[in-house]
Amino acid sequence: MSAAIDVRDLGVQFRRNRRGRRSFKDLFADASRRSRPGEFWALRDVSFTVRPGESIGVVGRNGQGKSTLLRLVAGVLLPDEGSVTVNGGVAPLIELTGGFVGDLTVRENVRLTAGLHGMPKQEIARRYEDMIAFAELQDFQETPYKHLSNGMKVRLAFSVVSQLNEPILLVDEVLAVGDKAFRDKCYRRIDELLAEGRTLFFVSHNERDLRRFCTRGLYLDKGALVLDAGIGEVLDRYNADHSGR
Ligand SMILES: Nc1ncnc2c1ncn2[C@@H]1O[C@H](COP(=O)(O)OP(=O)(O)OP(=O)(O)O)[C@@H](O)[C@H]1O
Repeated sequence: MSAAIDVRDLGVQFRRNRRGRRSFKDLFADASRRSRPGEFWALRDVSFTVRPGESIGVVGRNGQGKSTLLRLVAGVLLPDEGSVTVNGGVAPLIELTGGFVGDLTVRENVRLTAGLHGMPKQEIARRYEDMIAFAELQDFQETPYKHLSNGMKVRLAFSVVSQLNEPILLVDEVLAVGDKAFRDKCYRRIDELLAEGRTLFFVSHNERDLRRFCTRGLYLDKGALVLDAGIGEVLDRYNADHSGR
């Protein structure tokens, strides 16, 4: 069976002190001239393969490249070095506002997002009520997305993204925002998706969540993949490295 995700010698460079990533002129300069003061590798020499149905927890301190890795897998960021190959569509739950349009209503956003992920119109119509009910936004269907609270935005995003028929699900910290009752509902939904054989890529600082959902861990430190092993071993190593800090 081919890999769900194959990451080879991946490198991403950012500039610490500028807004944009890189000027137009830079794109045409050769690699040796591109490096400038303030540039750093947010990820470098990262390689791993994920099999379909695996659930991977990405572990690391703040700013070590976890979200950047998910953005690369989602295809919203391109690598400067190496490659990311993803077989099958990705349902990304990675940025609170990702994919949703502030001025459109909840109803319009559900249709737009599901449509962009290739869900046929009839299926969207059939599933719409369930998505709204799961998000508990029955009274907000005509509300512009930008007027939802942060918790409501997360509920909508989780509800829609977890209903997409994509084989790979990316989840980045969003569960931390919802209230407890909603989080429990999300956990049950993730269990269902895993039981269906979806591939999960999960970033969290919550050890219990990581142990609950993930079988394998990727430990990132300073943009390098320092350990790729069972989730228990990865968390033990992470805790040992950072205890007392
Ligand atoms: N678009 C960008 N431009 C410049 N620097 C960036 C950009 N995105 C991320 N970075 C930097 O890259 C590094 C890795 O960020 P990333 O968000 O991947 O970390 P993280 O491990 O997800 O952290 P956290 O646990 O705090 O969410 C950080 O130093 C961050 O400041």
